[in-house]
Amino acid sequence: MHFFEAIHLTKKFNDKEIVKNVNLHVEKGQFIAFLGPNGAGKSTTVEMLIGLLTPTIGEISLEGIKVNSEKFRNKIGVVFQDSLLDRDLTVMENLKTRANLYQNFDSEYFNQIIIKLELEAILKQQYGVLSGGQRRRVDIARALIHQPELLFLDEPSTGLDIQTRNKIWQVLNEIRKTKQLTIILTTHYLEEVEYADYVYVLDHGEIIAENTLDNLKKEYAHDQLIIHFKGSSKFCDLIERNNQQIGQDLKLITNSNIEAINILDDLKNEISSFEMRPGSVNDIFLELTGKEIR
Ligand SMILES: Nc1ncnc2c1ncn2[C@@H]1O[C@H](COP(=O)(O)OP(=O)(O)OP(=O)(O)O)[C@@H](O)[C@H]1O
Repeated sequence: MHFFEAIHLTKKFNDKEIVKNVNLHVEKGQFIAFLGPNGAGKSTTVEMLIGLLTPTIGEISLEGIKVNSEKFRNKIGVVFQDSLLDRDLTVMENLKTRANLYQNFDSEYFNQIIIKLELEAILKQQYGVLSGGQRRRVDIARALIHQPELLFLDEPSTGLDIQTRNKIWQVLNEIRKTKQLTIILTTHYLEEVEYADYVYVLDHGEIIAENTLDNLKKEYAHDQLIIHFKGSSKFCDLIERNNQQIGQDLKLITNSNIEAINILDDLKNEISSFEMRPGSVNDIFLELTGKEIR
């Protein structure tokens, strides 16, 4: 049995299939990322996984516990795209209200979370007057205070600065290590996927690729050597090989560093500068889901 699984998950709205036969297997402590363009069905999938939306077809279970039970809800934490907290209450009042819902609430752990997320200075402030980054840190504290085993993060970093994103990931990675917290993330920040153990790429409601990031990179992302030439005389034979010319720059897909070094050596008198760009999550995303805006 897997720690968390979803089998044949399908959702129809007005006879239109928005999520189609999604199968998900997650082991304890894993960090899973859901990647997909706008409208791919990520939020609809997550809403089913957390029990907010009933699937048209499909089964979801966490250590054998069915999705719509209190036991299930106690084991999960959720950070939604839009916060659920009360804008008129202070940060402390919001968190205490939440904590009171749980029997196994541990005040020592609660204090640790407040310190880790650096919330001490804003505990007495109204949630509604906080900055976006402060609010997000409170949302994450809210999702963690009952020590969930599985945390869902639905685009948690949208609109956050790099410092806040780093802080949030530092705290989450620490809890992953110490408590074996399992994370399921949907994100538009492709660099966040770099931390993931396993990635599902969703498009038009279907999983179109799934694998470890390394394997996805091997298949869909290639290293690029970008050469800026002094003139354009040497381009011709290289362009033959499925490469791309942009002004005085030439983008070459390379199979190995040795190949790149040999090309640079051959052309060294013609080159004014160059850059080696490793294959990235962006390349995987564009290769699989295309370049058109949805
Ligand atoms: N209640 C609903 N009724 C009808 N259609 C819906 C409903 N909820 C979502 N959809 C449609 O389902 C599709 C997938 O939406 P969803 O929000 O799951 O995508 P997403 O991948 O999370 O997108 P984004 O990254 O933009 O948040 C969209 O075309 C959306 O319009």
